[in-house]
This record gives sequence, C-alpha cells and structure tokens, in this order.
Amino acid sequence: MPVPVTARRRGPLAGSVRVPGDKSISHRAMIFGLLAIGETAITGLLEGEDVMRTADAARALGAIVHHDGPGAWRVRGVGVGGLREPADRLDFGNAGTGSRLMMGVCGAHPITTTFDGDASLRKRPMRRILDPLELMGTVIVSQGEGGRVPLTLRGPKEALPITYRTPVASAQIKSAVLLAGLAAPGETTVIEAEATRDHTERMLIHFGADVVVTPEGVHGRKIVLKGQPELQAAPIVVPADPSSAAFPLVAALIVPGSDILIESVMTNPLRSGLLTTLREMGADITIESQANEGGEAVATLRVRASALKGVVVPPERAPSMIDEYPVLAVAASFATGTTRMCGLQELRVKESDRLAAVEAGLKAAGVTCAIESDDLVVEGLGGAVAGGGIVATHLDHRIAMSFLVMGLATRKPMQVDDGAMIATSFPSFIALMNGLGGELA
Ligand SMILES: O=C(O)C1=C[C@@H](OP(=O)(O)O)[C@@H](O)[C@H](O)C1
Ligand SMILES: C=C(OP(=O)(O)O)C(=O)O
Repeated sequence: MPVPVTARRRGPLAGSVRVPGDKSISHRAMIFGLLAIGETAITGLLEGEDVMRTADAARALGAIVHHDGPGAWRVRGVGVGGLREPADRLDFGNAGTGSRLMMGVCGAHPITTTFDGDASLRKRPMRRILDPLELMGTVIVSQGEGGRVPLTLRGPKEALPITYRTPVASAQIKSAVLLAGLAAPGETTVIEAEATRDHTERMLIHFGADVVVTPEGVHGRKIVLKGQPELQAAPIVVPADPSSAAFPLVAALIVPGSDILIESVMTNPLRSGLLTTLREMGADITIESQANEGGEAVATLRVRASALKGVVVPPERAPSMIDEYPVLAVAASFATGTTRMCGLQELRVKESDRLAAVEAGLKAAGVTCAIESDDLVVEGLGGAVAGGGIVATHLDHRIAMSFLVMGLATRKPMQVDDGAMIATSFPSFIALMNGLGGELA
C-alpha cells in the first residue's frame, strides 16, 4: 500500500541530530560477520530494511545472528568456504548492494542460490556482476531477462582467481569480485579507472585478509587480494551515513534562518563529493569537531541557511557522491544561476531511473531543468521555488526524501506518492526532520 507523505514550509530548522549508521558499511558488517570465524560484534548498525534483508540472507547461509539492542548485533560466522546452501530463495527486497555483494559471496562457493527482490530490484542490471563471476567459474543456472533477478547461481568446486577491470565505476562490482576472490586460490585483482567507496577493502584488512591497494592512472586504484584467507571476527563500529546526512544538510541550507548540527558524520573522502560541491556553491558548513569511529574519520557539521550559487559538477566526482545527486538537484533549484551535474549515466540504473525521476519532480515544483546526454542541468530560482507538485517516487527512497526536503522550503507543499521505501535506508527520517522543526506528515 503506497503511503503518501507531504512536506510543508514552517519556520527555520534548529537543533542537533545524529543520522543512522552507514548503509554500505552495515551490509558489509553482516557479510564479513558471515564469512569470519568467531563472533563479530557490531554497534551502530543501520536497522533499515535493506540491511535486514542482508541479515536474513546471512542467517540462511549459516550465520547465527543476534540482535542485542538498538544498533547492537552479533554475528557468528561460518568462515570462507563454510557456507550452507540456503533452503529458499534469498529475497533482497529493494537492495542493490546486499544482492550484488552476496552474489559475489555465493557465486564462488559450491552451493546453489536463488536471488530475488522487489519490482525495483527486478529491473536493475546484474550482468555487471554475472560477467566476472562467470570468469571465476560460476554457472548461471537461470536468470531473468537480460540477466536480472530472479536468478540462480551455482558456484564451482573452487573459484578461479581473476584480474578484472570494472567496466563502470561501481563499488558493488568491485566488492562482488573481491568477495568472490576470497574463495579462490592465488591473487584476485580488481582495477578501477575511478576510485569508488573503499569499505570492502578496509573491512578485508580489518578481518585479517592480505590486501594491497595502489593508485592506478589519474583517478583509479588497483586492489590485489590474496585468496582463501581465514577471516577472523573483529568488532565493527558503524559511523553515521553521509548519504543520509545529506537530507538534513540540504534542508538546513535551503530553509531560511536554519542553523543545525549533524553529529559525527563519516567523512571518508570517497563519500564526500556532496560536501565539496555544496561548499563550492557557497554553503555555510563548518566542522565543529572531528574524531575517528571504527577506523573512519567523522566530523560534527554545523550547517546554516545559505545563499547558494550554481556550479558545474565534474564527472569524475560522481563516484564520491553518486547517491546524493537527487538532493543536490533540490539544492540547485534554490541556488542563483545554473548547476550542471556531469556524467550521471549510472543514475539511470539505481532504485529508479533517477535522472528521469528528478527531472519530473523538479518540473512538478516549477523548476526548469533538462537532461542533456548524461548531464542534469538545473536552472536555479534563487530561493523562490513554487512547489505544489506531487512526485512519483518509483520505489526509490532517495527520490522520496529529496522531494520532502524540497517541500520544507517551497511556497506550496510538496507531496510524494509513496514514502514507504524511506525505511530501506533511513527509517527515522520523518521523525528526525520533524524534530528539527520540519513539517512532514
Ligand atoms: O557499494 C556500495 O555500498 C554502494 C555502491 C553504490 O552503487 P554502485 O556500485 O552501483 O555505484 C551506491 O549507489 C550504493 O548505494 C551503495
Ligand atoms: C543506490 C542505492 O542503493 P542500492 O544500490 O544498494 O539499492 C542507494 O541507496 O541510493
């Protein structure tokens, strides 16, 4: 049942918030917990639906998963090579990350596994994962049209190590190959032309694997993993998700008079493209304090309403802010002048076609914008955005949250047709925004 949600303009936003744990790290915490020997204790886990599907899959593959309290989980793993064949298909719901990383894990083990998901996941390309897995010896027993879920994989007796150049900048492809490489003897190498988020590499090292990362070309990296390690359980502290922090951050910038604190947000440079871009636009974002949480740098950000100006966002920045473009487009609508976001082809294959969804949403709010090849061009209105539209979210949490943020600053309310998917990544979003003085209902 769709759950329409409306956002209305009220007063300035104020207060201090902490957003939930990082989604990328939370999925990986469950997966590494499964693959390690011993018990992995996790704190700060994102308890969103996507991560809960990965937890269910870890259980189905043999892990013992305990929930001790808010964000606190323990996972007793089976070790690399010790996976149990699941009795049923694994349903990953809306989650690209969970399904693709687990394809890497299962596809390299001598078990048969069926992957499925919701109507959004069933549209997303999986050939990008199946191609390298086939090189490693995985048999694709069945697949949906064009290599989509539902699909069934059977892993080889022993996976083959490969050297793989990722055809698109994608941490999910890189991670699937590295996770499969754990089960292969010898060295598995992934070469990426543009560096993407490095949480898998960091976690491999944290769990005791032998991984060497070197620069490759101007923006890229080469990652070499020694296969068949014995991964040892290790505690994981999940820092706050910068992709979730993006929503209160942009809201505070566009709602006049706002002044908020966002506590201890992860500032991994491979996730910080939005901060860089907003600062170039003139955003008043200052760092109040810095620390380290679970091996990642974190910072408490003070964000004040700002007069933004349009900028050109270069294509090489895309991997470091790939999930933040919808909410950046909202910020750009309130800026003075034009913002051009370049090289966004990957946005077409997320939970929805985000280029099309953003264009439709902005137009519904009275903002002029265009898709020019792989660029999104937004004509900023300098603060006076009409709003009043109804936005189709297409089972996409980030589209829903972005346009609700917009509605906190538009003249007329903004409605999204379905807020249900927000629970996949940020279950407390509405309460958190209302706690800052927003009006979402
Ligand atoms: O590895 C990850 O955790 C993720 C990688 C990105 O996807 P791609 O690898 O498809 O770019 C991102 O969009 C997704 O939300 C999370
Ligand atoms: C693209 C996203 O996630 P996933 O690929 O895991 O579905 C996202 O969270 O914006």
